[in-house]
Amino acid sequence: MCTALALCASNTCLFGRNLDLDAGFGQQVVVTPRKFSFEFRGGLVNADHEALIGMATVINGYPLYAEATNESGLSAAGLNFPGNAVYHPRKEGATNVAPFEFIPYVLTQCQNLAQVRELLGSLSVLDEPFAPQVPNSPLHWMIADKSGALVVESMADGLHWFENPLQVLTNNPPFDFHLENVKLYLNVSPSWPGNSFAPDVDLAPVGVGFGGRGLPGDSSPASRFVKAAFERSATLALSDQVSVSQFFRILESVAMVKGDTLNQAGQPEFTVYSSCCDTSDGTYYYTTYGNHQITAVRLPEDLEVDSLFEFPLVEGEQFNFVN
Ligand SMILES: C[C@H](CCC(=O)NCCS(=O)(=O)O)[C@H]1CC[C@H]2[C@@H]3[C@H](O)C[C@@H]4C[C@H](O)CC[C@]4(C)[C@H]3C[C@H](O)[C@]12C
Repeated sequence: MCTALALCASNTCLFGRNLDLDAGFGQQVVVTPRKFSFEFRGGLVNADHEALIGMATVINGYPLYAEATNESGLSAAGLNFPGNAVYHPRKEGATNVAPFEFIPYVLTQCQNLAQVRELLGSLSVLDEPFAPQVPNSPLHWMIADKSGALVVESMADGLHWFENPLQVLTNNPPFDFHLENVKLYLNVSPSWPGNSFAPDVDLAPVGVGFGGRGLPGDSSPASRFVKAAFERSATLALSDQVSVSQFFRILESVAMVKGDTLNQAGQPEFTVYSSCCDTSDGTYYYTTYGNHQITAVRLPEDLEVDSLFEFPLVEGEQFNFVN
């Protein structure tokens, strides 16, 4: 399971995610420079585009991104969508994009959500794997810039895309379910509650947090969606400034602790990494399950080159001994 989040305020714009899985997938921070040649399955070859930064595994010299951001601050993340994601045979007259190239295609063709909306009008997600031994993953995507966020779902009946005012995404069921489901939690509030229970009796809350009773705390996708959307909205209500630290705090509130969530195979799912890209300057911050220290990767100075920059993850805990 995963949770993606976009958070913009007056000072900056942040995009990132938790990646929850029972193992890593060979991920590292990867910068794709401007002259890297993408040979897309739809036929387009593009070796002159904006640079990308994000988390990817590199196979045969190709960056398979889980999420990334381009130099204009447009970002996209892929999240599991099993049982609902359906990819399609090549469609005449459509822009056919394979799922593994969805992120680089969108981020090299578009600079903002207005251009993404236009692109989605003709896009079809093509059922072609990266390689026979690297099958397609069932994904849906969140795409965001400073103006908002979209969700894209390729299903049996074609491509669906939605405006996403809550600017979070998790997993199943489809996105329209989550938009309805949050309506069940409109009573939840960050505030210290008054006594609407028996106003004629002298009753007061015994501590903080009672405005939030009913907010889910489990790891299911619907619960993480509600919790992350609430935390995001509460953050923005408190201040018109956002920070990388606060962003990681929100992600931590929906993170998985090893042992609390077993998958169908009986394996513990855990938050393999959490990421936060400052989309205003392309700095990519991350923590891993075993390393709470925030590691940061900046965009290299010379992006007018054609080979990938790969930054292996710093995985061990960094204790700051003070005596
Ligand atoms: C599994 C990851 C999503 C995390 C998640 O949602 N977990 C499952 C929870 S749940 O039970 O469905 O609720 C997804 C997100 C991005 C995916 C990767 C990216 O799409 C890039 C490539 C794409 C290739 O086709 C497959 C390997 C791969 C490297 C993918 C492996 C895996 O499917 C990733 C890492």
